[in-house]
Amino acid sequence: MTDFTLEELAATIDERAASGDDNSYTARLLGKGVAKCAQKLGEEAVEAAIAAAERDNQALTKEAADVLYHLLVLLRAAGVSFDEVKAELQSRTRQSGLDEKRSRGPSADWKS
Ligand SMILES: N=c1c2ncn([C@@H]3O[C@H](COP(=O)(O)OP(=O)(O)OP(=O)(O)O)[C@@H](O)[C@H]3O)c2ncn1[C@@H]1O[C@H](COP(=O)(O)O)[C@@H](O)[C@H]1O
Repeated sequence: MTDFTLEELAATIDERAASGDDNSYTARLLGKGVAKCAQKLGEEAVEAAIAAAERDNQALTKEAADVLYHLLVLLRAAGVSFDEVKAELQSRTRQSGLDEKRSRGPSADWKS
Protein backbone atom coordinates (compact mmCIF):
# COMPACT_ATOMS: atom_id res chain seq x y z
CA MET A 1 0.00 0.00 0.00
CA THR A 2 1.34 3.42 -0.96
CA ASP A 3 0.68 6.69 0.87
CA PHE A 4 0.42 8.59 -2.42
CA THR A 5 -2.80 10.63 -2.74
CA LEU A 6 -4.55 12.33 -5.66
CA GLU A 7 -5.07 15.33 -3.34
CA GLU A 8 -1.29 15.72 -3.11
CA LEU A 9 -0.93 15.43 -6.90
CA ALA A 10 -3.67 18.06 -7.37
CA ALA A 11 -1.82 20.34 -4.92
CA THR A 12 1.45 19.84 -6.85
CA ILE A 13 -0.35 20.71 -10.10
CA ASP A 14 -1.77 23.88 -8.45
CA GLU A 15 1.71 24.80 -7.25
CA ARG A 16 3.26 24.27 -10.72
CA ALA A 17 0.44 26.27 -12.32
CA ALA A 18 1.13 29.20 -10.01
CA SER A 19 4.90 28.97 -10.60
CA GLY A 20 4.77 29.21 -14.40
CA ASP A 21 8.15 27.42 -14.27
CA ASP A 22 9.35 26.50 -17.77
CA ASN A 23 11.10 23.41 -16.40
CA SER A 24 7.71 22.06 -15.32
CA TYR A 25 5.85 19.91 -17.88
CA THR A 26 2.63 20.73 -16.02
CA ALA A 27 3.17 24.49 -16.27
CA ARG A 28 4.08 24.21 -19.98
CA LEU A 29 0.98 22.08 -20.73
CA LEU A 30 -1.30 24.44 -18.79
CA GLY A 31 0.21 27.33 -20.75
CA LYS A 32 -1.14 25.73 -23.95
CA GLY A 33 -4.74 26.07 -22.75
CA VAL A 34 -7.80 23.94 -22.04
CA ALA A 35 -8.14 22.47 -25.55
CA LYS A 36 -4.59 21.06 -25.49
CA CYS A 37 -5.09 19.64 -21.98
CA ALA A 38 -8.37 18.07 -23.15
CA GLN A 39 -6.63 16.55 -26.17
CA LYS A 40 -3.94 15.02 -23.94
CA LEU A 41 -6.55 13.49 -21.63
CA GLY A 42 -8.39 12.05 -24.63
CA GLU A 43 -5.20 10.47 -25.99
CA GLU A 44 -4.28 8.94 -22.65
CA ALA A 45 -7.81 7.61 -22.12
CA VAL A 46 -7.76 5.90 -25.53
CA GLU A 47 -4.34 4.40 -24.76
CA ALA A 48 -5.68 3.07 -21.44
CA ALA A 49 -8.71 1.55 -23.16
CA ILE A 50 -6.50 -0.14 -25.77
CA ALA A 51 -4.19 -1.55 -23.06
CA ALA A 52 -7.21 -2.98 -21.22
CA ALA A 53 -8.69 -4.47 -24.41
CA GLU A 54 -5.33 -6.08 -25.15
CA ARG A 55 -5.25 -7.53 -21.60
CA ASP A 56 -1.91 -5.73 -21.05
CA ASN A 57 -2.19 -4.86 -17.34
CA GLN A 58 1.36 -3.50 -17.13
CA ALA A 59 0.56 -0.95 -19.86
CA LEU A 60 -2.90 -0.31 -18.33
CA THR A 61 -1.29 0.59 -15.00
CA LYS A 62 0.95 3.21 -16.66
CA GLU A 63 -1.83 4.57 -18.88
CA ALA A 64 -4.22 4.80 -15.91
CA ALA A 65 -1.61 6.92 -14.10
CA ASP A 66 -1.36 9.15 -17.21
CA VAL A 67 -5.17 9.46 -17.31
CA LEU A 68 -5.41 10.50 -13.64
CA TYR A 69 -2.58 13.04 -13.98
CA HIS A 70 -3.95 14.54 -17.20
CA LEU A 71 -7.50 14.63 -15.77
CA LEU A 72 -6.27 16.67 -12.80
CA VAL A 73 -4.35 18.99 -15.14
CA LEU A 74 -7.48 19.45 -17.28
CA LEU A 75 -9.61 20.21 -14.21
CA ARG A 76 -7.08 22.84 -13.20
CA ALA A 77 -7.03 24.33 -16.73
CA ALA A 78 -10.84 24.47 -16.79
CA GLY A 79 -11.11 25.93 -13.28
CA VAL A 80 -12.89 22.97 -11.70
CA SER A 81 -11.49 21.92 -8.32
CA PHE A 82 -10.83 18.30 -7.39
CA ASP A 83 -12.99 18.94 -4.30
CA GLU A 84 -15.96 19.69 -6.56
CA VAL A 85 -15.47 16.36 -8.33
CA LYS A 86 -15.23 14.53 -5.00
CA ALA A 87 -18.43 16.25 -3.79
CA GLU A 88 -20.18 15.11 -6.99
CA LEU A 89 -19.01 11.53 -6.39
CA GLN A 90 -20.13 11.71 -2.77
CA SER A 91 -23.61 12.87 -3.84
CA ARG A 92 -23.93 9.71 -5.92
CA THR A 93 -23.14 7.37 -3.04
CA ARG A 94 -25.91 4.86 -2.42
CA GLN A 95 -26.16 2.10 0.14
CA SER A 96 -26.46 -1.51 -0.92
CA GLY A 97 -29.13 -3.70 0.68
CA LEU A 98 -26.34 -5.35 2.65
CA ASP A 99 -25.14 -1.98 4.06
CA GLU A 100 -28.69 -1.18 5.19
CA LYS A 101 -29.01 -4.54 6.96
CA ARG A 102 -25.69 -3.94 8.72
CA SER A 103 -26.74 -0.45 9.89
CA ARG A 104 -30.01 -1.87 11.28
CA GLY A 105 -28.00 -4.28 13.44
CA PRO A 106 -27.72 -8.07 13.79
CA SER A 107 -31.27 -8.69 15.07
CA ALA A 108 -32.98 -6.79 12.24
CA ASP A 109 -33.49 -9.93 10.11
CA TRP A 110 -35.53 -12.10 12.49
CA LYS A 111 -37.65 -9.16 13.70
CA SER A 112 -39.01 -8.44 10.20
N1 LIG B 1 2.29 12.43 -13.07
C1 LIG B 1 2.90 13.17 -13.85
C2 LIG B 1 3.00 12.84 -15.25
N2 LIG B 1 2.52 11.81 -15.98
C3 LIG B 1 2.93 12.03 -17.24
N3 LIG B 1 3.66 13.17 -17.31
C4 LIG B 1 4.32 13.76 -18.47
O1 LIG B 1 3.43 13.78 -19.55
C5 LIG B 1 4.19 13.83 -20.74
C6 LIG B 1 3.47 12.99 -21.73
O2 LIG B 1 4.33 12.66 -22.77
P1 LIG B 1 3.82 12.68 -24.24
O3 LIG B 1 4.86 12.01 -25.05
O4 LIG B 1 2.42 12.17 -24.35
O5 LIG B 1 3.74 14.21 -24.55
P2 LIG B 1 4.87 15.11 -25.16
O6 LIG B 1 5.16 14.64 -26.56
O7 LIG B 1 6.06 15.15 -24.22
O8 LIG B 1 4.26 16.56 -25.18
P3 LIG B 1 2.85 17.07 -25.66
O9 LIG B 1 2.09 16.00 -26.38
O10 LIG B 1 2.18 17.48 -24.37
O11 LIG B 1 3.15 18.26 -26.53
C7 LIG B 1 5.61 13.34 -20.41
O12 LIG B 1 6.53 14.41 -20.55
C8 LIG B 1 5.49 12.91 -18.95
O13 LIG B 1 6.62 13.23 -18.17
C9 LIG B 1 3.70 13.71 -16.10
N4 LIG B 1 4.29 14.87 -15.65
C10 LIG B 1 4.17 15.16 -14.33
N5 LIG B 1 3.51 14.35 -13.43
C11 LIG B 1 3.39 14.75 -12.01
O14 LIG B 1 3.45 16.14 -11.93
C12 LIG B 1 4.47 16.55 -11.02
C13 LIG B 1 5.05 17.85 -11.47
O15 LIG B 1 5.75 17.64 -12.69
P4 LIG B 1 6.42 18.89 -13.42
O16 LIG B 1 5.30 19.77 -13.81
O17 LIG B 1 7.13 18.33 -14.64
O18 LIG B 1 7.35 19.52 -12.46
C14 LIG B 1 5.47 15.40 -11.01
O19 LIG B 1 6.20 15.38 -9.79
C15 LIG B 1 4.55 14.21 -11.15
O20 LIG B 1 4.02 13.90 -9.86
